[in-house]
Amino acid sequence: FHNAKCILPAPYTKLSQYLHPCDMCASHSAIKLPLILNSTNFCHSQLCPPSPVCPLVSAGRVLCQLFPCGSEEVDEAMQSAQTAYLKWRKMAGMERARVMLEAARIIRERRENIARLEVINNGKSVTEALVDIDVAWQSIEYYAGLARTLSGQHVQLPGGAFAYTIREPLGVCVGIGAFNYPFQIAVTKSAPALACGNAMVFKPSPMTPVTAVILAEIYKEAGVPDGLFCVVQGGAETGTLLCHHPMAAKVSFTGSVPTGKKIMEMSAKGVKQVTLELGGKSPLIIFKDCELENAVKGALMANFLTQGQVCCNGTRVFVQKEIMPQFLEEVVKRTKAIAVGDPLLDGTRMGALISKPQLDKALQYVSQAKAEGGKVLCGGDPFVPSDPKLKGGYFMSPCVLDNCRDDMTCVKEEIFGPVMSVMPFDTEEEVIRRANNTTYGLASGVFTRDISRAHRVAENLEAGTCYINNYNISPVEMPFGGYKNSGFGRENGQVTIEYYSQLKTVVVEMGNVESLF
Ligand SMILES: NC(=O)c1ccc[n+]([C@@H]2O[C@H](COP(=O)([O-])OP(=O)(O)OC[C@H]3O[C@@H](n4cnc5c(N)ncnc54)[C@H](O)[C@@H]3O)[C@@H](O)[C@H]2O)c1
Repeated sequence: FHNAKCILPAPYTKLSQYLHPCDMCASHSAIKLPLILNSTNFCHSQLCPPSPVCPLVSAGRVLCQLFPCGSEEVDEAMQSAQTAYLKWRKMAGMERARVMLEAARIIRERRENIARLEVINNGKSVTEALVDIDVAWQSIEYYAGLARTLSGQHVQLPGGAFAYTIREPLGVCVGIGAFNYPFQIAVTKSAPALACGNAMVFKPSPMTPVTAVILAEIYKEAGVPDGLFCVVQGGAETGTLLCHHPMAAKVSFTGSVPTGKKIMEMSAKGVKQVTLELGGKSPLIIFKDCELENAVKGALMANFLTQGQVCCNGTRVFVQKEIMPQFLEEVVKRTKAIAVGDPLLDGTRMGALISKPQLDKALQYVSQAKAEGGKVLCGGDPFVPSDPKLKGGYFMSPCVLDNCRDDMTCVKEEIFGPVMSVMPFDTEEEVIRRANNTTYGLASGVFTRDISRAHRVAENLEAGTCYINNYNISPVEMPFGGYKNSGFGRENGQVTIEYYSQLKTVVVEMGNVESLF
């Protein structure tokens, strides 16, 4: 098993082939994946099927050792995707839509199972994982709808001549994903890619290798040509091989800013198109005229989903001075009440962070904040659930930091853990200047009852998204992406079609050629 080779492109192998009795948990069988592949560091190739009592979940154990895809496997995946692409691109949008709708239907039908696997894969609560899976099938449905409507333009020219445009696919697109929304990111990239007639080779994060494979199986079951959506496993080296591969027409990347810069550099060498969905340190501005209860709920949504590991989180919370005491009292009360623990239980609202290094990093930010003058109002410690089976897990109690200043490390840098930094402000002009004083520009939010102020603030914030009187809602119809170092290109919404297609102009002469020579 440990030496097994990765053969993910067609002919595709089913996960269920790898069901074996679980060594660690007597009560179920485990899935052993010979196809997932990172050498020693991370996780999960031996997974128990969904069960609320499985001791493997979030317990911080190395479940198995995995092997990264090398150049041979990457090339095999790219070739296989290219072959599939040549078939898929010839199908009419209506035909592609039919297959995609079937994939969406299968996901909807198996939402609970996929959500539970996502919990094991990632550590987030099952309540959140269910939302992720729902967003995923909605995304495929949405782009299936757009696949049916793809069309060009007709342009009249002098003398009866005319031109028309054809929206064509790019070819084989590479998708590289982050660990925080493993299934959803795989879908967010592949749904518009496939709708436009492309193929995709996708590399999930080595921390969360499993559910992208489930997606590949579902696409196959729905009827896409063999190899149209291939999954290769591995870390930076495998990602590098993908970005440099001559057959890659585009790279769509979700991850951190430092990696994003490398992806852009590698893609530039091959003049490949790039979409970069990168990190953030987004501001959430709460004015004194807000509906306070909604603002508090918004601040929690802006900070604690997926254990705080969300790119667009509003982690710099600016609160107008006059309401600071009430805001803090309420936000701390609710933060303390967040149920942390076994992510497979329905009542849990916060599961485990992705890894020990990620947990240590978040805790370190809290220590540094204290050293720099911040005050911990609650949380910020490792959390040990009462269930002995979960003892080794990477749990952390959600943290609210008061007394923060703009120059503190916890306010300037992306923590990617459950840490909210709160800062007071006086005026609108001041808070906009401070909110924009960052190299990031992914999202932002404002709570106020003043309608003019809300739109004025939205206009002046330098961010790809601004939420008014809510935070972190991401319907698939809504374009999403960054300003400044948070990246470029968009995902979701109609506009994404433009990032997965190219326009051909065909010019038709109806008369004689008027030659200058
Ligand atoms: N803007 C968005 O939509 C969005 C969404 C989710 C996460 N994120 C960001 O992602 C980051 C957290 O995710 P992460 O820790 O997985 O990010 P990361 O940059 O460490 O890794 C992301 C992916 O890139 C791969 N990779 C790493 N080095 C590479 C290289 N040299 N060449 C090619 N691929 C390489 C990784 O294996 C992984 O699949 C945060 O900064 C977060 O804000 C952004």
